[in-house]
Amino acid sequence: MFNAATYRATPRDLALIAVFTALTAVLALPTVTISGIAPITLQTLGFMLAASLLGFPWGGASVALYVLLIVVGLPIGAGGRGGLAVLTGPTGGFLIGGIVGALVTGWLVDKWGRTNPILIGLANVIGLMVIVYAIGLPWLGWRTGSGLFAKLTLGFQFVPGDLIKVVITALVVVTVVRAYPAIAKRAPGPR
Ligand SMILES: O=C(O)CCCC[C@@H]1SC[C@@H]2NC(=O)N[C@@H]21
Repeated sequence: MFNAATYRATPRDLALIAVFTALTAVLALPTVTISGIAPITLQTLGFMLAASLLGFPWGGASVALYVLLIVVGLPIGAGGRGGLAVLTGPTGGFLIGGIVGALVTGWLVDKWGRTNPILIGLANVIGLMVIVYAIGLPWLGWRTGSGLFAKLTLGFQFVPGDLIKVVITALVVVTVVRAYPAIAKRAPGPR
């Protein structure tokens, strides 16, 4: 059963949340735009690593902090953009999807463990590809007035890169957790 006390953040949790927010900010800077408005970016690799290593709910908290910092004006969105317009603009749905997706991926990884790269990969495909696209692409269509075909075409261009990020995440998580098993562990019992 859900017990809120189990999810009270310790200073260590807060430090890890901040570290992964900073990592995501750096990863988001280089972008490639093939066509359309949404760029190909390593921002999602930051989301995947945060969700998979920090688990539920701290991975989602790290992505939420990242989005909050963009909204208040830090130029850390994909390609170095910042401000409320990033969230309300065409790519804002990918950011909201990233928060929801990171919560789901973190929950799945906590449940399935961090030793099997296939399961880690599957958790990331579900949370940080399927959910991110499911929120981001209709949002993009809504904000740009583009039709279903345009949205699907745009969505397909992200799939190869996002799958590569999933593989990198799975390998990094297995390696990091083997070297530093405490990263995803919480002190037992309510805090
Ligand atoms: O403007 C932003 O900061 C958000 C950019 C979102 C880009 C999306 S996330 C999912 C998909 N994969 C990518 O590499 N780019 C898009």
